Amino acid sequence: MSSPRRGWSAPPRARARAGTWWSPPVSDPSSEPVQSQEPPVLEGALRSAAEEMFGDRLESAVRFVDHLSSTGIEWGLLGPREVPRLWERHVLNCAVVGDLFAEGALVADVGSGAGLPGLALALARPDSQFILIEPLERRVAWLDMVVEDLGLENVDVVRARSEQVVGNIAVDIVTARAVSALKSLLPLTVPLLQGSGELLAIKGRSADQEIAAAAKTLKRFKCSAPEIETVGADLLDEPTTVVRVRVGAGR
Ligand SMILES: C[S@@+](CC[C@H](N)C(=O)[O-])C[C@H]1O[C@@H](n2cnc3c(N)ncnc32)[C@H](O)[C@@H]1O
Repeated sequence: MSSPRRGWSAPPRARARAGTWWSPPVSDPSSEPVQSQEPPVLEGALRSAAEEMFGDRLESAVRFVDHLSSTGIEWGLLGPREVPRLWERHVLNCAVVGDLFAEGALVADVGSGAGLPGLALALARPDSQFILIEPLERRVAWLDMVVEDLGLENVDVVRARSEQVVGNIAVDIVTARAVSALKSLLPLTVPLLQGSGELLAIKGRSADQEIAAAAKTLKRFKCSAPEIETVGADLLDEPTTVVRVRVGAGR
């Protein structure tokens, strides 16, 4: 895996517009006060998995989960019902995808939302560089706040739809979770590879059907036959399913 490509420079970080650290941007009319929740307790097998995943960044990962269960809920980025399963179904489930790319990768996470998988990966893989691409103002403000609070040096947040940054960003890996079905995800992600690299799309049980439905689009974008990878089986009760699509030299 190459290090960040020659000539690439980090895009300017989208700036948080929130006036404070504890309230959503006041301009957002849809903001409703929702109670934050106690973060889930990290113990037993999950704690061991988190220690293995995050090493000496475990404290920062705990702080990320604290944010998800407090400001993440208050700002409406995720539902309160997700809180009890934040570690297993969200943070660890995303972090294990870091097993699929080599050291020093430049990674774009399209549609990061509450930093999933982008921030979980940035914590698990400090050797690599991450660009989180997210169009919605409130989500970008929250991501900027969390990146700053965690002191993450390997993350840039860009407020844009991925289509708007094609030509400005060239990465080795694109990740995405819950953005759209593979057929419509390919046009949003493959152009960011600029001819060479891999899309790692976190998928559920629909992976096979999505691949079948995307056959023509895969051809149009000159992609390899997708592979379905399972990661985290040694750490998690429910491992993560990833659809891996290669283009260019990696095909
Ligand atoms: C359902 S959320 C998933 C968020 C996060 N990836 C997760 O798994 O929790 C989908 C996200 O994709 C973003 N999104 C939708 N279309 C996009 C596009 N064309 N480019 C970048 N992000 C997009 C939305 O703003 C939203 O934050």
